[in-house]
Amino acid sequence: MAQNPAPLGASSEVGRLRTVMLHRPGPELTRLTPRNNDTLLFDGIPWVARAQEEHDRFADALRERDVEVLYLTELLTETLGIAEARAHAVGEALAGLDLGDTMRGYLSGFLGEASPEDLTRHLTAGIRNDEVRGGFGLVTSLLAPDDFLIEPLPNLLFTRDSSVWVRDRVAITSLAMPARKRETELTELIYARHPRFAGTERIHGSHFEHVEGGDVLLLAPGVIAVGVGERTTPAGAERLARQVFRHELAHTVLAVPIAQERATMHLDTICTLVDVDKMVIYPNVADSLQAYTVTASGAPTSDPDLVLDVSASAPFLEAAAAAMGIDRLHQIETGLDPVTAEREQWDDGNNTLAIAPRVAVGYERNVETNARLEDAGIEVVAIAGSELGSGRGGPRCMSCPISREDPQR
Ligand SMILES: NC(=[NH2+])NCCC[C@H](N)C(=O)O
Repeated sequence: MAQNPAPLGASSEVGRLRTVMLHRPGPELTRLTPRNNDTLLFDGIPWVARAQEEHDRFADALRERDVEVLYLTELLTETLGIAEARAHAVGEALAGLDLGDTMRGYLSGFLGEASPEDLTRHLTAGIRNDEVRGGFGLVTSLLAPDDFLIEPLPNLLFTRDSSVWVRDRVAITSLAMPARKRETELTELIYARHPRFAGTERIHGSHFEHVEGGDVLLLAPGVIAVGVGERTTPAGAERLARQVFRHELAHTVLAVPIAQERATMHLDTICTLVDVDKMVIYPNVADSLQAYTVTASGAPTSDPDLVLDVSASAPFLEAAAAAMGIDRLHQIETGLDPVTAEREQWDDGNNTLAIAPRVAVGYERNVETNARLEDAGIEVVAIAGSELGSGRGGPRCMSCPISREDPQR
């Protein structure tokens, strides 16, 4: 368990990182096949052992810089040691499934008796029809042997998306793609029951309009950008805005429309902050990105009818600088030409994780982007990601900052 007394919460993308939650890829990745990888949101079939190695180096790089690394599955296993938490987890996992009463009855007993470690594995790697030892009946006969009774969660790797801290509160997000829905049941359970998070107030929730953490950028203390596109819906952005205003977690939210495409599924695939006033950004869209600035004059108030003021849309970088109270948000571009930029954007060149102002983790393969970051005075902590990247996510997607110091101006 943690010895680091760092206070929970984050107010920016770049303040010194103290504690982060990662998920070391595990047996859930062995479930990917060429038949299911699209539905499970992977673009290839990762070599699991190599992905684990790459991930271990990522975690080492963070620890070497004094970042405390928490693993999602360790937190989950510890949480599942609590009787009510495990009953809740089993109930939730079975509730949403189309299994029929025979199999549901069997699985409820089987999961209910599993050790916390085994239960974690079943909840994350899923259970295939040919893996059960009971509950046989019409459903098991009609399903194919390799059909899943409980679906695996290969995208747990991207801990960024299933929860996001805004100051001292954690937002439980609501994931848009069916393959990821169940992830937030696990993060919600961890934050609700694990002693490390006792007393933490939660906002949003898996049952609300879709908001994914990859779309939420803490541009500066009090200023949040929310991408709206394939994942986060306009209504999700509005609900998040209301909550952060109500609880005084921010004074401005910038809603940023992004193309509803795989390559730009989240705002953090397009841009991430590497300093208090510097952003690495995909040049092919940088100039056309717009933002609606949202504020609320009467906040904080518990009034559900809190009136949001929404500006006309304006160029994103300008609107961001204005909200952040800086002259200019400098842009560092991915690649030298549009094609290189497109290639490196696809490989998550823009998806960096800042460990401190001007120190950021990036995939080593994005040679041009990293060179430009270095030219701009950013230290790039380069990690291998040939296998990790097959799920379309970089260092930022693979990390959920739980504690960051406030950034120094
Ligand atoms: N914050 C991010 N950009 N996360 C990337 C998530 C990638 C994941 N395979 C998905 O499609 O959902």
